[in-house]
Amino acid sequence: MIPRLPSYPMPQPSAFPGNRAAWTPDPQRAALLVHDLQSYFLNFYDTTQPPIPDLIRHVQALLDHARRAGIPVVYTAQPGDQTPADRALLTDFWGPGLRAEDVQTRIHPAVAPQPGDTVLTKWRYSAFKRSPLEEQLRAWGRDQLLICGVYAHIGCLLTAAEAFMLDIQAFLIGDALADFSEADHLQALRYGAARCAQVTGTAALLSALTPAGAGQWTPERLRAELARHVDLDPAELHDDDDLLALGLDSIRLMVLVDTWQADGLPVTYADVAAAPTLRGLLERIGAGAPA
Ligand SMILES: C=C(O[C@H]1C=CC=C(C(=O)O)[C@@H]1O)C(=O)O
Repeated sequence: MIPRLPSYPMPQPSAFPGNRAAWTPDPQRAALLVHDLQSYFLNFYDTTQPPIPDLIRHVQALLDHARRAGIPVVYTAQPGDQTPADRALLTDFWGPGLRAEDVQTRIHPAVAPQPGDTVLTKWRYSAFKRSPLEEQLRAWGRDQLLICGVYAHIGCLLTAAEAFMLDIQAFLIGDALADFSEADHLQALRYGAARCAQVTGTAALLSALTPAGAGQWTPERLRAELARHVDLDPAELHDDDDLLALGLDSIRLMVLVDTWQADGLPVTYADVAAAPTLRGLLERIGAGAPA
């Protein structure tokens, strides 16, 4: 069975191993894989403690960006009540596995699939086993797989290894993974970087996936993006409206700040929390007064 999993600090990009390959993430070639982020697997952690809050926040930023950039989003989710025949040797290591109850099999609500995403049933450590994942990537013309989720040294790493053997460039997003321990997490990154994958961090990946110039956060673009997240038409969002009072929640704000930082904007969550208005944000990033 899976043990209770300890809290440990999310590994930072500064601690990532050096990569042997020099692959460049390409928004036209990549697909994002959200690996087994089901409540069953997350509930072995205290999800309020590191690394889980960072995991969720980074996966949200990756999902946000992928969906806006037209990068296919693929989830894997293991089925509940697997028969002994289907589960086979997994039973010898992990017992009967998930029950067929939504509270276990559901993908964590904070990173839930949305219309247009693909959800694949997961039968073995590798997401490619007994799954149409390879065929789907070929059909999409995608030969890069960006991997986030749990557990780093098990399914995430072995999916990366099988991608490698299928001539698909695998990217392990080191601060958008979680594992049984910090040691297991770092060992997975070391093995991946040395043998089959490219290890990267969320901010660097988002920046690499953002075409030059697309990061131009003009006042108009900022107004439109903020209005979208508070369900307003851009024209209805006034420069001094309190965005938090309008319903922009803190998690969404963190995701937006991650995106703005990945685009090179000099803004922090604390900046925005201190002045949660369009005017305050524009002044912070030096874009002058709102249009
Ligand atoms: C989340 C994963 O599920 C595997 C690991 C532990 C328990 C499992 C199980 O109960 O079936 C899975 O085989 C993974 O592949 O990283």
